[in-house]
Amino acid sequence: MEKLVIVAIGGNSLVKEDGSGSVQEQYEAVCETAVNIADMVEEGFQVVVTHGNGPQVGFGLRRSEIANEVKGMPIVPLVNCGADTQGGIGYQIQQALTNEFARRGINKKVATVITQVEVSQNDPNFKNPTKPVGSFFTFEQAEEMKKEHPDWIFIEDSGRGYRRVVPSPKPIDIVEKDAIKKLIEAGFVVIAVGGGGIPVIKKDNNTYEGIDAVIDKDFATSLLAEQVQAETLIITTGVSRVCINFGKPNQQALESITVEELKQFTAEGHFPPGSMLPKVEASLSFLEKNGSRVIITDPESLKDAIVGKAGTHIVNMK
Ligand SMILES: Nc1ncnc2c1ncn2[C@@H]1O[C@H](COP(=O)(O)OP(=O)(O)O)[C@@H](O)[C@H]1O
Ligand SMILES: NC(=O)OP(=O)(O)O
Repeated sequence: MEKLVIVAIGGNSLVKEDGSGSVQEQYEAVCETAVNIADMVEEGFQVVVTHGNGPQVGFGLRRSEIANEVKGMPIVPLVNCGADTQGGIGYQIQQALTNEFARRGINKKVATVITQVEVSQNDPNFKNPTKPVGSFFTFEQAEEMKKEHPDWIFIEDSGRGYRRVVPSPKPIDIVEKDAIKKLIEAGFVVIAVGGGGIPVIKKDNNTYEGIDAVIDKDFATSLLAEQVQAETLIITTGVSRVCINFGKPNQQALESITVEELKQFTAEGHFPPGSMLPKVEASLSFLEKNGSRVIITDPESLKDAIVGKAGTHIVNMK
C-alpha cells in the first residue's frame, strides 16, 4: 500500500471570520483544498481526510436558537448540530474530490464515514468549556450578548476577536474505526471524524448515546492516525508555519523542530488553547505513539509541504 497520510482541514480555513460566507463560498474553499489533496494522490500517497467544524457548528447552533426565539421552533441539540456539519462538510469534500479526480482521470473513489467518537461523561472538560465555535465578535459585542444570554461563555481567540465556547471532551475511541480501515484497505480516499467526530458516551450492552459537546478535530485526527497506523499527519490551518512569539514583533516561524524542542516551546506558553495548542498537543501525541512525522501548514502549501519545501515539520528522533 502507498504511504498513508492523514490530512486535517481546519474549519476556519473554509469560512470568512465574520460568518458572512455563503455555502457556495465554503464549497469554493473546499474545491481549492481538493486540488491540493489530488496533487498528493497523484504523487502516490494514500490519503485520509478529516476536517474541523468550529465556525460551522456555532453557526448551526445559533440558527437553531434564533429560529426558537423568533418562531418557537424546537432547538437542535449541539450534538446534532455537529452531526449536521459532519454530513454537510463531508458532502462538499466528497463531491469536490470526486470531481477533481474525474477531471484529472484519477481512478479513485471517495467515501465519507459518519463517525461517532466516544468520550467520557466524567471528562472534566464538560465543566470547563474551551472550544471556540461560531463567529468572532468584538469585546463590546460579546459583553452585550452576555447580558441577553448570561450562560454563554466567551474567550479571546488568538488576537482574532471573542468567540463563544462549548465543552470539548477528549476523544477515547473511534466507534467506526473498523469500517474506516476497510475502506482505506479497499483504496478509497476516506473522509472521517469530521468536526472531531460526533461525541457519544458508551452505555450498557455496547450501546451509545450522543452528548452535547464539540470534540477538537486535531485530537480526534491524531487518534484516528494512530488507530489506522498512518505514517504522516498533516494539519492544515490559517498559517503556513507554526510560530513562536506569534503576533509579536519578534515572531519567528518554525521550519523543522524536534519533539523535545516543541515541548519546550509549549511549556513556555507559545501556543494558545483553543487554536494552536490542540494542534501541537495532537502532534506530540501522534509522534509519541509511533507516528513518523507531522506537518502543520496552510492548505495552499500542502503539495510543497509533503516534500519538505513548506510548513512546520515535527520529527520524531526516536
Ligand atoms: N504560535 C502560533 N503560531 C501560528 N499560529 C498561531 C499561533 N498561535 C495562534 N495561532 C493562530 O491559530 C490559528 C489556528 O487555529 P484555528 O483557526 O482555531 O484552527 P483551525 O484552522 O483548525 O480552525 C492560526 O491561523 C493563527 O491565527
Ligand atoms: N471541531 C474542531 O476542532 O473544529 P475546528 O478545527 O474548526 O476548530
